[in-house]
Amino acid sequence: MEAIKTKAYGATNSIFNGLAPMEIERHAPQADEVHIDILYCGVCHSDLHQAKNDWGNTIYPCVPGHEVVGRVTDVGSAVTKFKAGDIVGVGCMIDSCGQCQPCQHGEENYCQGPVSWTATYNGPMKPDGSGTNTFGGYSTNMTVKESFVLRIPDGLDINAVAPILCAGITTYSPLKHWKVKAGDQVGVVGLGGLGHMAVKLAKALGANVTAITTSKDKQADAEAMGADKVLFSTDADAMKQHEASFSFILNTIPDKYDINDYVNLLNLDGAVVAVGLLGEYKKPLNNMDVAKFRRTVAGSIIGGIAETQEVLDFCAQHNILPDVEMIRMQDINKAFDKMMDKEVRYRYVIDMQSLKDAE
Ligand SMILES: NC(=O)c1ccc[n+]([C@@H]2O[C@H](COP(=O)([O-])OP(=O)(O)OC[C@H]3O[C@@H](n4cnc5c(N)ncnc54)[C@H](O)[C@@H]3O)[C@@H](O)[C@H]2O)c1
Ligand SMILES: [Zn+2]
Repeated sequence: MEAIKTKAYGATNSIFNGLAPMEIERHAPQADEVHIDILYCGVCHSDLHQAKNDWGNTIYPCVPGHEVVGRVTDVGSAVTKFKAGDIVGVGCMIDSCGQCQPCQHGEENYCQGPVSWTATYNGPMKPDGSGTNTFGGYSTNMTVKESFVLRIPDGLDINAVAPILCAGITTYSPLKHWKVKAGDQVGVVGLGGLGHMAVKLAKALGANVTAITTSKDKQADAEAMGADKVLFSTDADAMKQHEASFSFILNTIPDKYDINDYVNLLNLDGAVVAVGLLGEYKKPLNNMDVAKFRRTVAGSIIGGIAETQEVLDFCAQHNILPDVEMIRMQDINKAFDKMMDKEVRYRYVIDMQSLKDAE
């Protein structure tokens, strides 16, 4: 298979000193694959975690990027859903076993095959574990199986749509799974890429939304996104007043925190679902508080392909777009620094033309 030499940005080792330009190889589309010229790629906090090896599983070189928007340039002979010129998206997955029960039911994100789903970056190339590494959207083009490619609805601005492919689906999926509906009291903790999408999506589902944040200066932004209320988690009295008042809380905090603070905010049968931190909480969970009101403490990982298409269509229908700041590929390390300093308002998106134009 002829290699397509491709410009990319990636991390070369675990001594994280930022991403640097590199060259990777892509291939021309096979029968069931689509070749995509990448136009934009969102910057997810997971990109930073993975590049820095926060989860201890990074394969180097690591080219992040799983909020990819691009234009189809070529399709394999068996492709039926897409043609050259189409604007498409690629999210966090590019393959899964297709055989297990979750895959058969459109929940590829919970694939129980030998290596679970194949991540868009840092994944083995094939669901059986063969291949070495996958490279993400911080690059100028990629080749993806058509069944993992999303259609971008006409009504959505292609400059801003990319974050729906991870931040959007990751927050939409638990809101749907826990059946959030009109009138529900919903809390969203952490107002970054995921959190700001959660506020918009929960609001569109009719919930009464409280943004729970440590940043005093985000109040006006949260209200503009549709939050009915803003609760500062640094204010112990306000937290106390909100005890047992939410039916659903989505927690997007990326670092270690005390889960018990949020369990106590839940009413009878309420659920707190973590999509942020994937690891141990700062303090052990106090099950007395969980049992007291039959509360649930849960987690959730991205969403299936059909549901990713659903959230894109939902956003088009409800005029929801992420709040984005466009950057050049060359500015990624500054963007990572700002993300670490909690300065993101609310998602960086890389204009890939900057990489195509680079010498
Ligand atoms: N479960 C999944 O499928 C999934 C998918 C994507 C991302 N993630 C993870 O979700 C997390 C968030 O990602 P993101 O891209 O939204 O990051 P982000 O940096 O854009 O946003 C995180 C926000 O949390 C805020 N924050 C930090 N500590 C806080 C605290 N103690 N209380 C309240 N707010 C606090 C920050 O100010 C920031 O606004 C990351 O850990 C990422 O890896 C998980
Ligand atoms: Zn992500």
